Amino acid sequence: KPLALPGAHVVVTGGSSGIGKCIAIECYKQGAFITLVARNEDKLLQAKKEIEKHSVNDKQVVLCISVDVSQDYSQVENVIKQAQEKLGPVDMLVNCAGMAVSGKFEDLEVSSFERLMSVNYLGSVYPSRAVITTMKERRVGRIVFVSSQAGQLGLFGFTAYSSSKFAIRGLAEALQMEVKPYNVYVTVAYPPDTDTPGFAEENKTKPLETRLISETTSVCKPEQVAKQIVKDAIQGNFNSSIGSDGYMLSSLTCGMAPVTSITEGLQQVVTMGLFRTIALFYLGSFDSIIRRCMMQRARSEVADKTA
Ligand SMILES: NC(=O)C1=CN([C@@H]2O[C@H](COP(=O)(O)OP(=O)(O)OC[C@H]3O[C@@H](n4cnc5c(N)ncnc54)[C@H](OP(=O)(O)O)[C@@H]3O)[C@@H](O)[C@H]2O)C=CC1
Ligand SMILES: CCCCCCCCCCCCCCCC(=O)[C@@H](N)CO
Repeated sequence: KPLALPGAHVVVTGGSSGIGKCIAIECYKQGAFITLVARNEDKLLQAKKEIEKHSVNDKQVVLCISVDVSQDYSQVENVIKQAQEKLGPVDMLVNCAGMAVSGKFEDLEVSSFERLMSVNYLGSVYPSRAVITTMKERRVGRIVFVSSQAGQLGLFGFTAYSSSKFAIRGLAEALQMEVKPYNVYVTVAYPPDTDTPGFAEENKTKPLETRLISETTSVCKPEQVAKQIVKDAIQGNFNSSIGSDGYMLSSLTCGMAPVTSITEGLQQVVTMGLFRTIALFYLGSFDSIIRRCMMQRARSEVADKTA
């Protein structure tokens, strides 16, 4: 039942940086052939070199493909075809290309909502759409979506980001119901803040409230997140989360998500009330963070005026 990675073809979008690169390394270490998909060719080549250091046999290949996953379906379909011609049918697709923009609703450009929806959501639809038919025919396959803890709860500053990550969940649930009879398994990962170039970039413009609320969970290493995602994907687990708060969030927000094991279902049933109780305290603390920040701003405005 678990997918055998040795000799398998794994496509990782966003594989040239951060979590995606670590996922590629993790799969390569387990004997997979890798296709990296991202836009910037220099970053792709750099990542390829780094990944190749971890080879476990001399047949392994890392293929780089430069394309924007969010622009044009036929382009994405073409590059997937190219990759399949070189390395065989895709056994596992990891949709990790993505980005974050934060800011208060009224401060965000309308174009940011469009951009995040196309990169984070459509950028996961296109590659998945391009591989699914072959996976169903072969009765083999894994599709991984990288959402976020911010795809499990809406957060101050993340009106554009959270919604694009929630969208992935709906896609994944519906798709899993369709493809399960064909032995194709879908995984949705919900990482917390993770120490990556993308995270550093996002922190440059993050509102104070968003930062303080996010600090509820600690910053993870991308290697650790990648290990967990690969493990869950191989197993065919629908849910992939990290740490005790990740576990609580996934359990609490399980809704109508598919269960992978009886144990998982039982744990959800038993812990639901307790985790909701804990969540109420968290929500209270988030409200007070936001109130404190608001009062602080008001005070410094008064100080500015009197100065
Ligand atoms: N880091 C974090 O704190 C968290 C991250 N996540 C999610 O994990 C994923 C990876 O994040 P992270 O590792 O931090 O990101 P990075 O910014 O470090 O890497 C992003 C990768 O995606 C590629 N990419 C971005 N846009 C496109 C596009 N339009 N088409 C093709 N490739 C693209 C980038 O390459 P290039 O720019 O060359 O195209 C790069 O390889 C994202 O979906 C993010 O939302 C989730 C939770 C927490
Ligand atoms: C039982 C209830 C437990 C409650 C725990 C609540 C924890 C909330 C913290 C949310 C952190 C959001 C991180 C987003 C990461 C991300 O995606 C960005 N870095 C963008 O890249």
